[in-house]
Amino acid sequence: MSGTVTRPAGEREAALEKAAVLAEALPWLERFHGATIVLKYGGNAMVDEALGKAFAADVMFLRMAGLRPVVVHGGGPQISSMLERLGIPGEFRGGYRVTSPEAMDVVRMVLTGQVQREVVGLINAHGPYAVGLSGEDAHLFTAERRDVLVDGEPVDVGLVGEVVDVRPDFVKQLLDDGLVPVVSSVARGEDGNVYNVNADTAAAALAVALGADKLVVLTDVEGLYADWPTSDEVIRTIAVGELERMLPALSSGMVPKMAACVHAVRGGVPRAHVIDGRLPHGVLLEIVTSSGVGTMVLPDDAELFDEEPSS
Ligand SMILES: Nc1ncnc2c1ncn2[C@@H]1O[C@H](COP(=O)(O)OP(=O)(O)O)[C@@H](O)[C@H]1O
Ligand SMILES: CC(=O)N[C@@H](CCC(=O)OP(=O)(O)O)C(=O)O
Repeated sequence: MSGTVTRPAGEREAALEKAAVLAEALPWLERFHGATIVLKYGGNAMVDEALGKAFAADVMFLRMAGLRPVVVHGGGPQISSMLERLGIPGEFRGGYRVTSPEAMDVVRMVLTGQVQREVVGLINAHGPYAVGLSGEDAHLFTAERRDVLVDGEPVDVGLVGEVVDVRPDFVKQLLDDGLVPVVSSVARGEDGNVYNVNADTAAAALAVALGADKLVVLTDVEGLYADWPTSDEVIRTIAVGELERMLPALSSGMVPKMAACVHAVRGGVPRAHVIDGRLPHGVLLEIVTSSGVGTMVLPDDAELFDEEPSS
């Protein structure tokens, strides 16, 4: 009996398109084989179940393709809703949560006990890979209390810390063992306090300490808007010096996000990206295709295409 079947033309075209996408990924996978990629998974990108699963699948794709993904997660909306349920007042100043000792207990509980467990669970649906860590573990992050600049004026935002020391050795060991670290942005202080660190800030500090090849920050907008909120024109690429000049004019959540990109690139990470976490498989699109998404921050002296694979 003959086994030949003629596929309808449309189906054949769709199959060829899929093959072309896979073939396009190859030079990028070769280019980034063994590369450490720090992914900041934001609380706003986490609220949709299907998107969460797509993110976890992307992380596993990178891991299976020989890259070394590290996830640093946020959880701002989840913290806000728990504070509200508990009747604890809270506000943001300059993009950072004003954190009282009472609120800090909730931040720690929600980030390490709830959100981190969810992210670990999503990845581990694919197998025994993800390991959850708090920034407090083995002195991963040490933070110091810092005021936040609002309209150029320092404002006390309570137990909000800036990372002053990172000990990434055990994160490297986990990566060497083929595991996927999932890190919560809580830090210890030398003064005995526990600090709330913005997750973008924590991701950048870890990317620098690991000598990462990329920092990819997922958020709930397409990227950095040139003139937010009046226009939705996205800045596709920006040199770090120009971004630094823009920082004082940025508002709300974009302040820590773009400051994190500046910190990462100034600290030697060759590329930092802010991408739309609402886009399913945005991480794959950014890393293994030529059609990067969102905003890319690069060193002042970098050529736009010097990251392109040669083949
Ligand atoms: N120039 C800008 N470009 C894009 N978004 C901006 C800009 N300025 C402020 N924003 C705001 O920053 C938000 C992202 O920050 P945030 O809510 O902290 O995100 P996440 O939870 O992903 O960390 C956007 O939803 C948008 O409302
Ligand atoms: C100091 C500070 O603002 N910390 C953040 C930590 C979580 C976070 O950054 O979450 P997203 O990435 O989802 O915004 C907060 O308390 O909301």
